[in-house]
Amino acid sequence: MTAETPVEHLTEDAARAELARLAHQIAQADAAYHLHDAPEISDAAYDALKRRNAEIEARFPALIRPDSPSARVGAAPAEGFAKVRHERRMLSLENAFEPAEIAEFDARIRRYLGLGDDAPLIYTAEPKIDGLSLSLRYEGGRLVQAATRGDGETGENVTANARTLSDIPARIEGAPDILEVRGEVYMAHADFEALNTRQAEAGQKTFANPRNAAAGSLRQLDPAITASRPLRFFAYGWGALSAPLADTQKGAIDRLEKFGFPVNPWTALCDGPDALLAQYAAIEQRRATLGYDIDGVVYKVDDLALQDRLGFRSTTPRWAIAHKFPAELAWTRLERIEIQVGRTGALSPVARLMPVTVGGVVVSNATLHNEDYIAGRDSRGMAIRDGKDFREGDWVQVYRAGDVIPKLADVDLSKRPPDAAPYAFPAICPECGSDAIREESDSVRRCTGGLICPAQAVERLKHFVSRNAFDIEGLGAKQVEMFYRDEVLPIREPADIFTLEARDRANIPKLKNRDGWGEKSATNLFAAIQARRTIPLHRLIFALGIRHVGEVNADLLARNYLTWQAFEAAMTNATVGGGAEWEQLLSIDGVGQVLASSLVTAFHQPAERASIDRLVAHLSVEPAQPRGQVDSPVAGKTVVFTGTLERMTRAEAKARAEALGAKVAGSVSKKTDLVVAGPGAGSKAKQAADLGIETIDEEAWLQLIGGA
Ligand SMILES: NC(=O)c1ccc[n+]([C@@H]2O[C@H](COP(=O)([O-])OP(=O)(O)OC[C@H]3O[C@@H](n4cnc5c(N)ncnc54)[C@H](O)[C@@H]3O)[C@@H](O)[C@H]2O)c1
Ligand SMILES: [Zn+2]
Repeated sequence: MTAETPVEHLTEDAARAELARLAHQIAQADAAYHLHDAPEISDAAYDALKRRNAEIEARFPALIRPDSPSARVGAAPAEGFAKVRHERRMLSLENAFEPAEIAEFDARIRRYLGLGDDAPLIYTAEPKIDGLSLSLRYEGGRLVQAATRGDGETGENVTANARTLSDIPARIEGAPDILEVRGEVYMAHADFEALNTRQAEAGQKTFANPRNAAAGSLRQLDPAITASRPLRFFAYGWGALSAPLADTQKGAIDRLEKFGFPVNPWTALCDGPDALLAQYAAIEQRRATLGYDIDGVVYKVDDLALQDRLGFRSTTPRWAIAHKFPAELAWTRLERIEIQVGRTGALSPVARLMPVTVGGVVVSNATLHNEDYIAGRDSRGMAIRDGKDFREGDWVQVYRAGDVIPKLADVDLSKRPPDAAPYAFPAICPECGSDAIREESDSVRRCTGGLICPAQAVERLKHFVSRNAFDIEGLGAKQVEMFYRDEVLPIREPADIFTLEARDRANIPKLKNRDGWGEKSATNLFAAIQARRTIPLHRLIFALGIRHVGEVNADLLARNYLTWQAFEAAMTNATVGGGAEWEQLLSIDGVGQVLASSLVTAFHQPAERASIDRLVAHLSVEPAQPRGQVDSPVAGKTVVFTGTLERMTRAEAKARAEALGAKVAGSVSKKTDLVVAGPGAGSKAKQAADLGIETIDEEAWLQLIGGA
């Protein structure tokens, strides 16, 4: 995939081709989202595709396709449901993100209606519920039909399903003879969590967020399934009706409430853009405590006569707009700070949050990095966030972009509970009670328990079996946790993995007779372990999990010492700070004091050393290829990665390129030989093009290095 060309640089041919591609991609995303209730891309990525499509269409109106995504709503009804033709179309809403767009919305309406700047113009502002829309047709006060939006013209008949919702009255009194009530079906947070727990226990699929759960639950061919799902409903509008409900939007909603429909309590009347923005801020602050997902605030012209005059565009009303929340930010409560102990003993603080949906994913944890970060300082003691600290009970802003681990971006001091105390970072390990010490040069506090610390031991085992280490099929993080706690057949250190089969022979019950295991999976596991008794040197060094020894350093060490015997002898004979072995270690290009002393210390720590010796006794270690003799098409080349990589992380890509003898640079220059660009590659790909540097995509890269 190549980088996006700025719209003003597109040729007509390129624009036509890109519009075709976007129409296809958007239709695919729409089907996944609306038809299968299982989105394949994030909402932000989807919105970016739509925006790009709109920009190109604006510059090349002649190229607008008959199947243009901007002229469509949702997706056609799914197979299996009877179809319902809507008497009045069910539309989408125009989106806005910036305050300036709201001022423009107001100005546009005034121009359209010929209203002066000072003429009064009232709007309603109400939460935009993140569920799916439903149209309920009442005739003579009886519910006769319920339909989803579908493609706006034709929806799915879900009458029997809708009847199972207790929020939806089967009969209403005092309503016009014909009335289509429209609103949103949604699932509350608590119900969503309970449903996902039940689904997981029953081995059924779980849902990514409450919206998907609501849509997937309403759109069932078997109404009994819908009945078993805790769905709710808010009414916010209407379709066909035989007599008007009121003169105003608010008046009409009040009548729907009188008929017995739940309506959203946070609906307000606002007299212009400033009041709308104030209401937006107020609703955004409440977002996490509402108990259900909202993804913005909807503004509507209150006067229904004016709504009629304003009318509709192809897919949206002119009299309403959805002011969306930024896709990646949300406010919520920091309930607790917990400490996790990692492989190297690092105490990592984690924020436990009141769950909030950010970018389509329910977030309940965020990283807090270290104690300085919690206290509002960086590693040099300089204030960050204006020196504001995080405390349990605080109201915090969560940030999540792409697949990045959620972070806390800010804290609202005006909402700090009066009894909230500064967080006291523990000085002892919560897992094993050993002292947790912070060295001067380090921002991290570490448990000194080493292998006696269960948390460190488990994390080291997980690392040992991980993909770039021993990579033992059937022995993943979950199994490691289980075996670690097992009384009969425990794995407490790597050597235990290689005695597992022999010990199992002596045990009752046998592994194959245990919960979660069978004859086949047990046999396969033993075979997978057997296969790993022969292991390349660099993998073994990496697998030991010594601090600062990542894949790249493990490879470096392997290529220098070549055999386990040589490596082990050098580490054993070296002393930190001096001597021939120490000097030799430091003379390796890429090995510094920190790495060297970490290695030597590990080999001189008696418990560690004994554990390594016990392990190696079971292995046959393959020697490495000498350094500098890397035979690969990218050896000696300077490579730059840019954009999103889909098959590997950036760190992985870098490590693999380096292992193949390439140099990986962060920016494009004349010295660059090759640019690997994924989706979203920006200026770097353009620079490469300007400099005439070869640019390839991830797939081509994998082929080049023989890893596709
Ligand atoms: N991730 C994906 O692949 C993917 C694919 C398609 C759509 N989407 C998401 O869906 C959005 C587009 O869907 P859309 O066309 O339904 O637009 P929308 O959901 O952004 O807005 C229109 C809908 O808002 C709902 N709504 C909720 N509260 C309302 C209220 N108080 N008043 C009026 N309407 C209210 C109605 O159901 C209405 O149909 C995208 O922005 C994206 O976030 C994602
Ligand atoms: Zn510990």
